Amino acid sequence: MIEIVNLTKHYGSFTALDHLNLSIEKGTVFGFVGPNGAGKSTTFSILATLLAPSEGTAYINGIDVTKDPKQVRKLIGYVPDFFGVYDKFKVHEYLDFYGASYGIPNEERKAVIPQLLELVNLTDKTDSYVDLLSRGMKQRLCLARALIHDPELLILDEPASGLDPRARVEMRGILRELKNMDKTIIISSHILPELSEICDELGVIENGQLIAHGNVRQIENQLQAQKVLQVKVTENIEHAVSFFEDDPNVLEITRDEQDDMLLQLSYQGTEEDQVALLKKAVEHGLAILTLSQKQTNLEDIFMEITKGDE
Ligand SMILES: Nc1ncnc2c1ncn2[C@@H]1O[C@H](COP(=O)(O)OP(=O)(O)OP(=O)(O)O)[C@@H](O)[C@H]1O
Repeated sequence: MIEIVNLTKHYGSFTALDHLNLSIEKGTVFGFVGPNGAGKSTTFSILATLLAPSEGTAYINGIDVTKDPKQVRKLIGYVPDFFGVYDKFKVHEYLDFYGASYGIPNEERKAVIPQLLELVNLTDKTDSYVDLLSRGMKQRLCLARALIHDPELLILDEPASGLDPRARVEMRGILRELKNMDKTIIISSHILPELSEICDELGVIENGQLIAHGNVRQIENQLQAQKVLQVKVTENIEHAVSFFEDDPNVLEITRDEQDDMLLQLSYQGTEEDQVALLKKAVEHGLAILTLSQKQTNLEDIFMEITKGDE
């Protein structure tokens, strides 16, 4: 559905996007996460055909965004991070205006607008003036606007920013419904855990480069240079300590303060190394009750990896 190839954007001498490559399959909910200034909005503006890249390009359903922007616009619905609404319109007039500018016939607009308002939970606001809506309602109205021509791909630049927790939960619910409608969605945020809940795949961008890509577990593995393994034995903890000390992937061993049969290992090996380690430990006669990877806080990893930027 989306193929980003060597996408580069210079603003004067500053490089905002640096040879970005990324493929996103149809039907995926893809989360783009990165700190301020990482290049998320620049990428989205190029995909939305509103900004020309300096080098490279992107294809949406095989159509080059730089060569055939009109065709691309039929396929996409774009909600920018800063959006304007025409204040003097009522909600249904606002959607009608956008529907007409997409060339949707009057009768069709009359049918589709109530459906969209229902989807974004704004049915009871149909006759309200747009400028009287709350920020969360305006966000949802912009989403409805972006859906008016039934696009296959939705590009949502920080749709949850500035929303209170309840509005965020509502927004997540709407995104789930859109996913069930088979839309491909790319969505950006500064907040990794928020995206990880709704996204099938994530890309982490920093300084215009993709530094990690995959599902949540893969991102954890890519961002985390070392993980913490917890090993619980039923006897002879000293034997376990000396065994793990000999493994080159074990960087540090800490004994748990409350449980004298529990060890924490700072570990830099791969999953395959981990399997081999467990097998070897059993062969060495260690009485291992459990060996598990300690749950890490995604937000902490993200903050650690991107801390140079703030
Ligand atoms: N028109 C412009 N002229 C010069 N520099 C720009 C322009 N637009 C963006 N930039 C710079 O390019 C970099 C990437 O900006 P971009 O808006 O793509 O980042 P972002 O990841 O969306 O950030 P945020 O999370 O703050 O929205 C930033 O350093 C920004 O200052």
